[in-house]
Amino acid sequence: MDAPLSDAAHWAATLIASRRTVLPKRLTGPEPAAVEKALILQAASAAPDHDRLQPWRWIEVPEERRADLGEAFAAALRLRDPRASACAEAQAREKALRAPWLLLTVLRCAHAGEDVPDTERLLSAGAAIQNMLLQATALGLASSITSGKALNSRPLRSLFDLKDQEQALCFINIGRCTEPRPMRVRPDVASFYSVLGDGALASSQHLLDHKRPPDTALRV
Ligand SMILES: Cc1cc2nc3c(=O)[nH]c(=O)nc-3n(C[C@H](O)[C@H](O)[C@H](O)COP(=O)(O)O)c2cc1C
Repeated sequence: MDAPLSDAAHWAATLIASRRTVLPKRLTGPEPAAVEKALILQAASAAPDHDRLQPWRWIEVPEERRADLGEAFAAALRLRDPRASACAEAQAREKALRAPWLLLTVLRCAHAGEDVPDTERLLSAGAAIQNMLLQATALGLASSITSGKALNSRPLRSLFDLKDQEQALCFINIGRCTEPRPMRVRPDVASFYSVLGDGALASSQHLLDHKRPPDTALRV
C-alpha cells in the first residue's frame, strides 16, 4: 500500500492544479503589492540554471511607459503590414495597457564557444516563469504568458534596449480576476508518459491508475 501523501505534497499539487491562464483582457487591477512582486521575482531565481548563468531577466513596463510600448506595438504592426488600418493600429496600442503588472522576459542566448546551449537556457527560463506563475497563483493573483509577432521586432528590441545576444521570449501579465474561466481539461498522463522497454503500458499502469490528488482549487 502507498504511504499517505504529506500535507506539502497535497499543497503543491493543489497549487499546481490551480494555475490557469487568465489573458490580459480579463485582468483587472490593482497591480500586485511590492511585497508580492518581490516574492514573484524571487521565485524566478529558484529556477534550475545550468552553470548558474542566469540567462534570463525581466523588464517591468510601468504605467508611464505603456504608451511607448503601445507605439512600439503599432510600429511593429506597420513594419509587418504597411497597409494596416488605423483600427488595427489602435488595437495594437491598446494591448500595452491591459495587464496591471507587465513584465518582458528576456533570454540571453549563447555566444559562439559558450558551453550551455540555447535549449538549456530556454528550459531554465521556462522553469523560472512557471515558478513566477505558481507564486502569483499562491498569492491569489491571476496571470498569463503572451507572445506575438511583435516580440522581436525592431521597435520592441529598441524600446527595451535588447543586446544582440538577447531575445524577447514573452510577456508575463499579472493582475486580478474575479470571474475566472473554467479550468482547462488537462491531458491524461498516459498521453505523455511511458516506461522504456517492453510492456511499457503494463509497467506504468500502477502510476496511471492514480487519480489527480486535488479536487479543490485555490481561488484566483
Ligand atoms: C510561450 C507561451 C506563449 C504564449 N502566448 C500566448 C499568446 O500570445 N496568446 C494567448 O492567448 N495565449 C498564449 N499562451 C498561453 C497558452 O495559450 C495557455 O497556456 C494555454 O491555453 C493553456 O492554458 P492554461 O495555461 O490555463 O493551462 C502562451 C503560452 C506559452 C507557454
